Amino acid sequence: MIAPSSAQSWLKGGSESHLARAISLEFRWGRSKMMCSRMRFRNALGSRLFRWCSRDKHTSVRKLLEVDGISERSKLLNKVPVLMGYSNTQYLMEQERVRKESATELISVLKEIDFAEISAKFPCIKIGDSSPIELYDDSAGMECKETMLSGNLTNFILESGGNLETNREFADKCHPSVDGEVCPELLADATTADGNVLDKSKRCLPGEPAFVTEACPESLADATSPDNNILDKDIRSLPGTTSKQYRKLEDGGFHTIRKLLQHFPRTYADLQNPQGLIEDGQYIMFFGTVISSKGVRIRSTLGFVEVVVGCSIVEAKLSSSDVSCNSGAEQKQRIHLHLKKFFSGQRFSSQYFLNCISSKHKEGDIVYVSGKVKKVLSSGHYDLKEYTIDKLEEEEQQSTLLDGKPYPIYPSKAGLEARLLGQSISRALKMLTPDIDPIPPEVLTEFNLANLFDAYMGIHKPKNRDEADFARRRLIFDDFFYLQLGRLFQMLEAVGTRVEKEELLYKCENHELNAVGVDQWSPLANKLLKALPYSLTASQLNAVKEIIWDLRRPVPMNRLLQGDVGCGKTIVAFLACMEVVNSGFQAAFMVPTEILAVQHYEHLTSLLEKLDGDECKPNIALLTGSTSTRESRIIRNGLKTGEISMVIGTHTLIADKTDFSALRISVIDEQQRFGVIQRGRFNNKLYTSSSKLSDENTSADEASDSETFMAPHVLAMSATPIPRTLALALYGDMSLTQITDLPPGRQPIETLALEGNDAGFETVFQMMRDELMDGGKVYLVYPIIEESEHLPQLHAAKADFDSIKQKFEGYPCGLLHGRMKGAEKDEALGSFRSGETRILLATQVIEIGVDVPDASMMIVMNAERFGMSQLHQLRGRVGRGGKKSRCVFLSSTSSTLPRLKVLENSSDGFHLANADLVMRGPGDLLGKKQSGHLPEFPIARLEIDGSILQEAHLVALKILGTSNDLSLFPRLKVELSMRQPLCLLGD
Ligand SMILES: Nc1ncnc2c1ncn2[C@@H]1O[C@H](COP(=O)(O)OP(=O)(O)OP(=O)(O)O)[C@@H](O)[C@H]1O
Repeated sequence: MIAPSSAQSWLKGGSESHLARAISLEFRWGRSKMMCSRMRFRNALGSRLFRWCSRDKHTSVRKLLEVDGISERSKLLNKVPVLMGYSNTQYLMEQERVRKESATELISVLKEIDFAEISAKFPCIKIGDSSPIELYDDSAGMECKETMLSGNLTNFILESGGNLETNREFADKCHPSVDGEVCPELLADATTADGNVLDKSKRCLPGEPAFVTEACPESLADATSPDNNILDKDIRSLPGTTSKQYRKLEDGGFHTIRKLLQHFPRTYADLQNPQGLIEDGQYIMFFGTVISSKGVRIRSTLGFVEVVVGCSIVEAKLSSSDVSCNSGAEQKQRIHLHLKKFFSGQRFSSQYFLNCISSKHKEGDIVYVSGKVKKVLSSGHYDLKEYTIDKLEEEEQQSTLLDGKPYPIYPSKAGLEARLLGQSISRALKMLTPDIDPIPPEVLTEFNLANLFDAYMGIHKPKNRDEADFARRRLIFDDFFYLQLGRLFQMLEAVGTRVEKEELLYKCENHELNAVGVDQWSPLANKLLKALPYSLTASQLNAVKEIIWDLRRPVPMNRLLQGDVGCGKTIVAFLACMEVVNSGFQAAFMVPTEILAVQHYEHLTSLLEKLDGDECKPNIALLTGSTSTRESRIIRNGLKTGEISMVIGTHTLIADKTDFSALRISVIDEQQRFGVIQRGRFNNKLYTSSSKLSDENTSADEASDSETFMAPHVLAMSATPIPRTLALALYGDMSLTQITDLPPGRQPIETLALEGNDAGFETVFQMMRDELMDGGKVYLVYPIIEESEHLPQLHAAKADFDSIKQKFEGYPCGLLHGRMKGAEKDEALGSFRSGETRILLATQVIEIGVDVPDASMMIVMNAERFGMSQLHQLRGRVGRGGKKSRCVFLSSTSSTLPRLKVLENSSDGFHLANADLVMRGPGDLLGKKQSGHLPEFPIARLEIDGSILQEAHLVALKILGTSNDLSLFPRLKVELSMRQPLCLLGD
């Protein structure tokens, strides 16, 4: 125990360390048991502090002393250490304690550590006296590593001054939790390149020790090299950051360097200041130089700080005659921005406070300002009251401005200032080394991907937009790739039976062979193929081959078949069903509307009628809400007994009372129309191999003999590339097959967007007349069935029926809408299909799946009421045959025409879905929401990311094909273990 008298001598010494000791002592004593000697010590300390704090740089403490004397003891005691560079008094005390502890004390501290516990956390190292944890077969070479490791750890502790807190930090780094959790399974079975199990004593943990690399075999050293682990270093390893800033970053969720670097810019500012006139109220972003910054006290409770920023803007292009006096064709104008921030209240309007605030901006600082401008009287001067101002501190940031590079703008997070984020990211980038990439360089070259180092540099400090885009591509690739890799890896780990495991491994290893040739298809599928009046397109054929390959695996398929409207997905699904039916199993084909169910049923039965030989024709049934009770009962019974091999229907197929004897495949057409739960309900209809309908023709299911229960294969189909579908294909356990070509002979649909005024209608009716005279059939699509008082501008199908009939006398008209009975709908569509009616007035019931190949014209009334993807789907109802088709979108206002005009120029579903996204905002990929705000920096864009996803899937398969357990790619294995666990999406 130190006596107050001896403590007094520290104050006489006057050095900072003595003062620190005195403060920590005073803090520890507190107010309790106040003795005279302690009182004297306190007074002496107080006056010492007063003098010390009176120096200019400690004005705030001086102020505290002036105002409150030293009675505000705890405040003062906390303030002083902060000024001395410590976070608080406690921390200062800790430092002080550490300093004074001798080597003997340190050893005793070390003895107190539970080495066994730490060793257990780090099985590859041995610390202190604890016995090594023997997890590995080969102990050769362990000794030297143990010595070295324990030596290094001791050194670390000694260097850190024996600070236990630091040791804990070290332990946390080596055994990170939450973000950087090391997946034990991943590390547990690393094997060397030649297939031997690694000496686990050589196993290195990600996160820290550089020394491990010296002792590890090359491959593993590679995997855990410090460079590779920079990303997962604690945020506190970021240089040049104060403890307050560390805390702020941690509070914002930036616990590691990786987290920080993955905070991507939301957009890039154009370094060119705006051209031309600046409008009053315009939102601007400017670079400029601070001209002045001052605090003005208006009255005792009100003051403001004004920063004046001078900016150069390009005013206008000069005429050629003026160019002579100016070397460039542009004229620069100087403007002044007056950034004003008002402060009210006595405390915040003191001159002292206002000066403190204004002193943040120095004359000559290069700054980036954004905000709404307000013109003031003198020309070239603008006021900004709501603004952000960022100083470009780093040299290279300033050079960014001069070089014309894009300037990254970061989204704010957890109230962190954009400036702190930008600075921290710049510092983090400086820590990176070019060899941080765990993906083998060959793969990067093959798939034209940026190196990870370049990607981080490119996204945060791009030289130009292309570089940012290239970097972005790599970073999106990583997200997709590790998800795919993780999913496949987990599947490999998780599959139960030997057969399943082998099957899955086979799939991973032979990804390029995932297809079954036509000659190996079942006889029934082959017969159907031959009966078709056309030949399949190349991508239709590939799709069937791929699906049939999946059907022969004992693991349930979960595949999304995606292709643009009218590309011919239905026949692909029919062939898949026939493959299963041929093996004695059942198929269910679920569609969202009755019209579609009837159409598919008629289509398939007509195709089957053409098959040679009656004996192999499967028994097909149609089950919808309109099916009579008696008939439904018979069909359900047939499904239960196995008499019926295939059923086409609506939601009724997933009703509890619909039981199958041996359901092997469920096809879900227009899958986005069904919820995840509805789709999942097919999974409850498990089949057993014993319930197989017949044991003949088992060619498609040889592998299934060993199975007992299995959920049916699921083939979902969609023509709409909405983000949700893409997300499910990506994150959900779905594989993706795309049909990329259209059947031959299709002609592009001529599209026209017109305003629905008198002239517009006149043009359209004339076009209709021409079309009908030419033998065509016309759809008229309406947003509503009957007229509405509330929406008088909307055309209604029923209301228009008579007038259209009159106008087009001699051309029979039909009506089709959702309120009609099932039979009426069938009749209306049947008449139109057969040509009995030539004009069909319909609502959007025809939007999906309706297939009348010789329908050649469509007119959509009040087209602005439909989404872009919906209009694309509607338009897909024409142009399905060889006849040249036309589509007219009529808009009730001219303001909505530009959106419709996009359809005039594109028939690409992906492009349109993306255009829709840009105009309406993307759906929430993770939830139910299908529309939302559009992020300014769209990190995922449909038309690009679809292909990145495919590539990522391919690379993941390739990697796992080469090394099923990733032992040949130890760095990838470690990286995978450091990433967040997979999260599945759902409704
Ligand atoms: N390879 C082909 N050659 C010629 N015609 C084809 C081919 N494949 C399909 N068809 C025909 O193209 C039309 C559209 O096919 P299908 O209804 O299967 O398209 P889809 O992809 O389901 O479209 P939607 O998304 O609009 O429902 C049908 O009339 C079908 O018979």
